[in-house]
Amino acid sequence: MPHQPIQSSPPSMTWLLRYLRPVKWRLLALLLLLLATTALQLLNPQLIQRFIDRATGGGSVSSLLTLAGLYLAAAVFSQLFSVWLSYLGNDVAWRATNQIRANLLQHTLRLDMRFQNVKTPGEMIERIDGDVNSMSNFFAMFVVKIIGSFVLLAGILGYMFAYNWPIAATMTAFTCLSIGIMFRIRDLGVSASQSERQANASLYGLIEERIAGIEDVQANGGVPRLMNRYHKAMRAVFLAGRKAWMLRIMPWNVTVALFTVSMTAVLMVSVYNYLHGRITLGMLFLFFQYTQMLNDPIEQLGDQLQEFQKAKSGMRRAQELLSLKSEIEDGEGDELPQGPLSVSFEQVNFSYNADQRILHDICFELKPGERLGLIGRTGSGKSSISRLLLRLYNLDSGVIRVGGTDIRDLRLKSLYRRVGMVTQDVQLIDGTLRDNLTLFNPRLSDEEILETAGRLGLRPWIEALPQGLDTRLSAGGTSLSAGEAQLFALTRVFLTQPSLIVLDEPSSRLDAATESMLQKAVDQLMERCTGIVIAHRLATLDQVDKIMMLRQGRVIEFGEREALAQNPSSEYARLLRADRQEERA
Ligand SMILES: Nc1ncnc2c1ncn2[C@@H]1O[C@H](COP(=O)(O)OP(=O)(O)OP(=O)(O)O)[C@@H](O)[C@H]1O
Repeated sequence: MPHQPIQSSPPSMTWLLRYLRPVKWRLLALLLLLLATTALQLLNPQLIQRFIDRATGGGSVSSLLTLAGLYLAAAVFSQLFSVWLSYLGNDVAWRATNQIRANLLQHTLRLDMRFQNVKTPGEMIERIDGDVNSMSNFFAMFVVKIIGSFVLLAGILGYMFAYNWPIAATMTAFTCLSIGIMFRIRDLGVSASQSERQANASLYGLIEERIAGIEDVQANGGVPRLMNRYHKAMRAVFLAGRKAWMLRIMPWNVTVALFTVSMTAVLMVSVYNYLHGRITLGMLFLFFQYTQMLNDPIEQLGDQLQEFQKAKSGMRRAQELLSLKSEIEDGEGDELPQGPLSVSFEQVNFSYNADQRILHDICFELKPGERLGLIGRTGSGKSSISRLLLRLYNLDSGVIRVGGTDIRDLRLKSLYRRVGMVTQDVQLIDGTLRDNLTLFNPRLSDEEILETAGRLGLRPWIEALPQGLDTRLSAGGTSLSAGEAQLFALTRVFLTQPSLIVLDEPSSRLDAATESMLQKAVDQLMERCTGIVIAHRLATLDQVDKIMMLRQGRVIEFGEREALAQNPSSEYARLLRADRQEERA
């Protein structure tokens, strides 16, 4: 089972540290800044304490003014440091998590088609970006808030112990109890948060899927049913979100209750001490202020625990995704003969799902430069053959050789460099026409692009666009007609100069002019390579050397086109006769 996560253990910290290593100097700067900010936070109440004591004890105005000035300066610096801290925290978080995002995307792009077939793009967006965002939010404030909170707590309690141990002991008991309880129940919301993220991912998957198929949905009056499914998915998000939120909020509620009790206790002890002349009014203020300040770091720890739970479920899902292994293992061979490549299928059996075999014992051979026309009814397995040739799936059994080498022994990169495929669905990428044609290959010059487009008859179309190759195309392919899209796809493949090409012809009818232009383009393309044409119209097979006919995943006829056409008992000749009759009718 290739798609079961290899591990479902808790996210390992070493995994995380790997991403933090490149930002270690920034982290150090963050820590130093944090210490300075905390020192200022601790200093401020002490300045006020001295101010109160001097004011009540008849101190000079100039000394009071000096204290007020110091207080102001400390407050200003404290604010400046906070802004800087926040900036650095976010900077560190984005740097660290961007790498995770990139790794997730790269890994996902390498996973095999069996994985891709069951995942909607919307779900993958949520997994690659949404989950990592939860980590980023956590990272951004983790160092600042968690470490900062601990430093502040230590500073406050240390100072208190130096002055009044009964109050310090009360505060320490409260702090330890709060933190202890929080840590005990911190994982309460992790699996609920994970379900919440999954519900979100499904919702995005649903929205994406429906938007992608909007034409069909509208034309078939499917909007109300779609909205019904959407409401159901939203309900699942709401229920999962509410549960996760309630569980995540628990640690915070506990600390609020504990804080109220401890605040009362500290105030009572402090006022008692003041009334008995053991501490000054300034000290009373200081204790009160420090107790209040104690709440902030503890509350922040609680908040961060919530973020931590979200981040942990994000980390778990990210690690799960990264631990999936593609069923397609890369080979090691790089060597393929120059020029057109031979192809051979030797007893190839294949199924998408274990319970249904799609291709049975497929055997055929093409010499370098030969062209094969692949025909058969819809669902007979024609496209599956092309997918196997490009190693989008593994075979159940048998061998496929390209240029005499078993494709399993070849590096995927080497295979894709030499084998091109034009599918019926042309995918456009959000970018310029040039980017779309070259797929961001900077080595291809505009001359080359235009020359190739010219040979395929696409040049007039490009030149009619006001911005030519710089025209921006929108992703999805809605800005091209079916014929243009095919010419476009051919140009794209032509530019890679393949040695073997698989062409899945558009099944929809194109107008006669576009069709003859396409035909010329295909003939040109095939001149310098071996070709397999998956044909939906016999007319497009006039130039092929061989014909292979499939029925329910089996080869029922394979041979020279001329010979098959002249053999009246062949299936191909029968189809040709039927085609001519249809045309005459
Ligand atoms: N990703 C998939 N998962 C499961 N079954 C699939 C998948 N793709 C295709 N099939 C099934 O495999 C069989 C062969 O499909 P294939 O796309 O190869 O047929 P085809 O001859 O190319 O059809 P068409 O002419 O309509 O393009 C069909 O029964 C189809 O339902």
